Amino acid sequence: MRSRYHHSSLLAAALSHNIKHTFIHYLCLQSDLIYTNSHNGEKNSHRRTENIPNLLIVNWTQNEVGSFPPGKKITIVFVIGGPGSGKGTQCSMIVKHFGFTHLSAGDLLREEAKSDTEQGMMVKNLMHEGKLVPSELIVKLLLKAMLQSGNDKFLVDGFPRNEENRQAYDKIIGIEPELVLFIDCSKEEMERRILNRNQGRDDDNIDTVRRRFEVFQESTLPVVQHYEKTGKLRRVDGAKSADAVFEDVKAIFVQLNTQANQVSSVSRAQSNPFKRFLDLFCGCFGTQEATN
Ligand SMILES: Nc1ncnc2c1ncn2[C@@H]1O[C@H](COP(=O)(O)OP(=O)(O)O)[C@@H](O)[C@H]1O
Ligand SMILES: O=c1ccn([C@@H]2O[C@H](COP(=O)(O)OP(=O)(O)O)[C@@H](O)[C@H]2O)c(=O)[nH]1
Repeated sequence: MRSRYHHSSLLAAALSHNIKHTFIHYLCLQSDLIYTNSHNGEKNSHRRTENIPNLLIVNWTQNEVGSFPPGKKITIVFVIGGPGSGKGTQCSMIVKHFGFTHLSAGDLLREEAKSDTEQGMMVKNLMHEGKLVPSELIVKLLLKAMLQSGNDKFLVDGFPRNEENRQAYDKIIGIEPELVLFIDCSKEEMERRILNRNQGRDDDNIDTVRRRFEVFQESTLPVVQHYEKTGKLRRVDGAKSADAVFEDVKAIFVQLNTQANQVSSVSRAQSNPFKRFLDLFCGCFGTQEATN
């Protein structure tokens, strides 16, 4: 068991390292396990005691994860909804019609939970309790999966789950989502679906489901409200049949495609020197529309 002193010195070491090329984040703990990953690769986890501050330091070098090539257009859509609202079901249908790569935050974490490491154990415990994992961990997993896919269009399913997730995403990935699809469904219907889902999920039991509903209510709904304010939110009624929900979802993605095509034809035209010259020339004579 490490002392408070150990964590203070780790914090000091991490801060001095930050000046060069390391992300350092302080995360509020959501379980009894404290997890530290120091910059020299040492990994430790500790049971929380009164001696250990309620802080978690996760320390990653940029090289460990990588980044998108500068200037590459990346399209990101977040898909949010309560547990069992139909996020995964709709994402599979979107993938078939619109060529996105589907990244399920929950699936990435379930993979992580299988690994026989302290990090895997931490993820497994948190998911079993229906709690959220540290933000930087899930953002890092998402970025890694995005880079590995080679695609430039991503559906991020089940993320962000709270304000801290959203801020960590902004800090680490920083690509504004094109839109945020919110699948709205009643608690009773979601509960019914989860308890009939039969995917052998460790967290699909009534106690964990109730805890997940609380997390959704307390932490995820404020994120929904945030995107409503920014005009990015697209709400669909998730209580209908899966096909009927997809009709509404499809309309949203058709509109997104149309907007993207318009933007790319404008930028193609702007990068054409002859067209620019013609626009300028016609503009001088008040015949701007002639070239459109
Ligand atoms: N619109 C729907 N109507 C009825 N059942 C649905 C609908 N959408 C999904 N389901 C079923 O409900 C369960 C939960 O759906 P899922 O897509 O896994 O939800 P989430 O990814 O939001 O947890 C699955 O068994 C799925 O087949
Ligand atoms: O960004 C995320 C996404 C998921 N989870 C964890 O993964 C579990 C399952 O999430 P998933 O999206 O697979 O299922 P849902 O609860 O939406 O059915 C959640 O309860 C959390 O413990 C998390 O911590 N952060």
